[in-house]
Amino acid sequence: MYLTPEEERMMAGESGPTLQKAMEILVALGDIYEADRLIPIKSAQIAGVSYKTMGDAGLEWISDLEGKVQVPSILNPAGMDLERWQEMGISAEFAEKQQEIIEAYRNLGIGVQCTCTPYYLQSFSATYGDHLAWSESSAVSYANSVIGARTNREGGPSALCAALVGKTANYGYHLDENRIPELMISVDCELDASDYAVLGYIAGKAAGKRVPLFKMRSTPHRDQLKALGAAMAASGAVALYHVDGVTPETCRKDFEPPAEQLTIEKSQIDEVYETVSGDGITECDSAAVGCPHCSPEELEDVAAKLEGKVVDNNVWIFTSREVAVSNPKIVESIERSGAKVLCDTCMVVSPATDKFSHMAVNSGKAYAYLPGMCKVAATIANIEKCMEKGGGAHSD
Ligand SMILES: C[C@@](O)(CCOP(=O)(O)O)CC(=O)O
Ligand code: SF4
Repeated sequence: MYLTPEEERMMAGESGPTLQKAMEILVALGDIYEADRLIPIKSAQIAGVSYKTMGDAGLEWISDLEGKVQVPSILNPAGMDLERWQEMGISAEFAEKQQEIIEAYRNLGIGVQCTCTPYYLQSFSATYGDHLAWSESSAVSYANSVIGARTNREGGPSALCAALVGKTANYGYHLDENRIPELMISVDCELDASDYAVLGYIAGKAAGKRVPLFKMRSTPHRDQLKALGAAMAASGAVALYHVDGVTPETCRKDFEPPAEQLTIEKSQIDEVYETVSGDGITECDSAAVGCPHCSPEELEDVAAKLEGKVVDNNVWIFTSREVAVSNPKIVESIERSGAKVLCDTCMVVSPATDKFSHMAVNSGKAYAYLPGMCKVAATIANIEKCMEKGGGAHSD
């Protein structure tokens, strides 16, 4: 891979050991994937934040780094709401370690917004054609597919290295030839709400790591595209998809229809709604919404569904701190029911979820991950049913 003289000097350690290590990692990845050079990035989104997934080894690694990130960079969800962790039942020992991780990242100049939906933040925009180094798989899918920006699914460490250098290796989804659809998926019914999450769960399994092109009867809006992409990245490894006439690259380019085609039918979607993932012998004892983190519109929808209701079980609604702080009335309205709006974390990366046995979710991604990552069974349903089945919501 070609390196500029300045990059060569960094590699040789002239800018200190952290940048030397960061360059070594970027160049090693570039060599594996046959990148021609490094390219500048607009921003980084860095996974590897929850102490639950990082452990002491991860904490030690980031604590040893020095210097400052070169581009706007933010974090993925942590293992707890950084302010209301006690209400989640998080131990003081975990909270202390989690704060140490956050401080280590802060010292590197990384913004302490812990969210997988950085594209909802006012100060963190990404636009069509931007090169990025994002790591959370649903954020990667959204950036590539819905925004039309370009990022590989970076690992936490490689996103951090890219942030420190301000560049990433030019391979994978940064290149036009890897953005061409490889599989056509026709959807044989009208879809609404959580149907897109279920569709993603089914389509991800079929697509694996290929780039699907959807033909749909209904027109998904941005939050439905988010749910679709998140699920496909979890049940499969889809980092980029297109929806004919909806996502930006299909409107700007003339893609050849892929030779391989499949159809997804209503009956397949209904089957997922009826199937518990994991060992779901018990009734639902909790509900969670916000995987990926809720947009303001999704919070409003939850508030409308809980209007005049109270919940008997734990109901957790996850969003970024910025979205929660900018929408205090909606948050207040949700919390009047007894549900909690939690920030900086989620049901998958927080150890607080482990105390439940069966969670109702509206997310195909949470449905796929809860049994494996939290040993919690999951039922997937629309928000209203999640509130009733999982949250025990009833009239006030
Ligand atoms: C659960 C997930 O959404 C985020 C967890 O990653 P981490 O704890 O930030 O390394 C994984 C992913 O799909 O990127
Ligand atoms: S809310 Fe979902 S998409 Fe976001 S970090 Fe957690 S598991 Fe990933």
